[in-house]
Amino acid sequence: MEKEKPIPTAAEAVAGDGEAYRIRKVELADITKGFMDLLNQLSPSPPLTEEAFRARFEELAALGGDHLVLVAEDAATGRIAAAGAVLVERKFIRRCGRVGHVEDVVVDAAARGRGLGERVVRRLVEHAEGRGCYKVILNCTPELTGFYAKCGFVEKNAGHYLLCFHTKPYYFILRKNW
Ligand SMILES: CC(=O)SCCNC(=O)CCNC(=O)[C@H](O)C(C)(C)COP(=O)(O)OP(=O)(O)OC[C@H]1O[C@@H](n2cnc3c(N)ncnc32)[C@H](O)[C@@H]1OP(=O)(O)O
Repeated sequence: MEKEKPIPTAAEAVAGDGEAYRIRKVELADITKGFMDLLNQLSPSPPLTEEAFRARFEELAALGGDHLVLVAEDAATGRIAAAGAVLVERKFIRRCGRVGHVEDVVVDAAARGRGLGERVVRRLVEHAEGRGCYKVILNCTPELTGFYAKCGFVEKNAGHYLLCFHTKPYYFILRKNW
């Protein structure tokens, strides 16, 4: 099993590595740094009260490393420029194997095309690998297959069934080289 690489908190990330973006765990204060505005670019949703944000934050924090939300903070502005999440599913099959599910990847429109999305996804995958996952899966729309291919994923065409409450069709991508 891979060894889990620690994800820095905001305090640790600020230690200054000269990078334009600091990738770290989401923190409560991120509600004031444009985190929800960023997620709104992924899926329009009504604004959250601080109380609702805190309640969800605490719920997720209780899951520890099995539910990681990463953000990339712009070192110059302090705003959240990208985010992504990975959930670790614990199975009975595959000798009680674990599977990582990548979700809610988004880069601020003004920061796209600079490799930030790929950095976030690779960090999420690394986390899943570090927690012993034998594969990582995700769903995305057809136009994103090129992006996820750059992140090391390959498309899996067959055997995908989805009951979705949205009308948009989704493709299924599986990283199968593990
Ligand atoms: C599981 C999910 O969450 S699916 C939802 C994904 N999120 C969204 O659709 C929200 C809106 N879109 C975005 O936030 C961004 O465009 C993202 C996250 C898809 C990509 O983020 P970016 O930071 O712009 O991508 P990044 O610059 O890291 O691109 C890495 C590579 O993928 C390529 N790439 C990026 N987007 C695409 C695309 N749509 N199609 C093909 N290739 C792409 C880039 O050209 C780059 O290739 P290169 O290394 O040869 O230059």
